[in-house]
Amino acid sequence: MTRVSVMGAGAWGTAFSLVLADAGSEVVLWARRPEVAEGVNRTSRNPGYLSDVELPAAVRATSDPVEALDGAEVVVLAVPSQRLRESLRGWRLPASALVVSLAKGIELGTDQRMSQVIAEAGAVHPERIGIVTGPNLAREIAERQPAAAVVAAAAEATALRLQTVCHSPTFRPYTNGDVLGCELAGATKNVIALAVGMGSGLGYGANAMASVMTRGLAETARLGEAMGADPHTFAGLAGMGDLAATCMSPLSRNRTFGEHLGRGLGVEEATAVSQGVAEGVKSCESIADLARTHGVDMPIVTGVQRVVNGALTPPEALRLLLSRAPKPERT
Ligand SMILES: NC(=O)C1=CN([C@@H]2O[C@H](COP(=O)(O)OP(=O)(O)OC[C@H]3O[C@@H](n4cnc5c(N)ncnc54)[C@H](O)[C@@H]3O)[C@@H](O)[C@H]2O)C=CC1
Ligand SMILES: O=C(CO)COP(=O)(O)O
Repeated sequence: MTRVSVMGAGAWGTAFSLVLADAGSEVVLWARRPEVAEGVNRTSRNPGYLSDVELPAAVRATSDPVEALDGAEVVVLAVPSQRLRESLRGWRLPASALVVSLAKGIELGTDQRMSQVIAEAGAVHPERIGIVTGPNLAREIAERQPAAAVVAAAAEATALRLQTVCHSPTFRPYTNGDVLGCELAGATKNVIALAVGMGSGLGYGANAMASVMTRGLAETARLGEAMGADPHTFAGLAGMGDLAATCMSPLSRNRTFGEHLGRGLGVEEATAVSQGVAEGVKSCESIADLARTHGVDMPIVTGVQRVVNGALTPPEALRLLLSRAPKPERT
């Protein structure tokens, strides 16, 4: 039985703990708040997130990171992207453990992907690092609705080991060696989901949604190719798959946040009425910066960034997108 630590007891850390336990691992879930850890141990439910979901007996919790990490063969990092570096600085990861990120974001200020933050701040060799991504809305996963996912790692042995560790009767992970492409796709789809949400908040329907999704994927793939990713990644589960789930589901925090903006709320007001982290609100800045650095045109990401910064309203951003010079679809 593999001993896995899940560091972060939010929606996805909680749901993924259930997957890992269903796949046969012994899971220790680290929660920042002692009352959350105590609640999990006493009631087999996380009082803070998905509180109606009963967790398997193989999941126990602690608020002590040393205890959580003690003896872990696999460490799953489930804190928001912008909090990963400071979290890693406070933790001592077991020397030989595989380290997996669940976060979908790009770090502000450094423009680093989560695997890069783990290597740097956690002093973990890239061969021991993996990520899990794909169309995995936490609520559906916790209800054991079927889903596929991607386990990406530079080292094939790491990807295969992690695939086994999270392959449950309802969760089907595929391996992928393109860590860069998978991470970029996961982070950028959150920004595209904000744009789709804005369109929905403005009252637009399926045509607008499909147009933003498709053109959003085109600009994501453009950035990926400029950075050296495999173009096929963007048509797969980490790309198209996750984009579709996030943009179409009312469960998505990013899409919902965008809807609030589209209905006229400001970023602070939208944050106040939102539950859980909408990673795209921060990552739009770092992804726009990556696009500038690599000389790639990303009009949707840039439009979202300008709305988030308060430079444009959603209708103004839309007008700018529609009034761009006409061009062939494939450029
Ligand atoms: N919820 C979902 O459906 C999915 C989420 N993700 C990604 O997983 C990551 C985590 O998301 P969720 O668990 O959904 O977020 P959440 O908002 O539900 O929970 C975030 C967790 O991080 C903790 N946290 C917040 N600030 C922290 C800090 N400074 N230090 C340590 N811990 C801190 C919170 O206490 C909470 O346990 C995000 O990058 C998200 O994009 C990926 C796939 C699915
Ligand atoms: O990444 C997700 C689904 O795969 C979750 O999306 P949200 O963070 O927008 O809820």
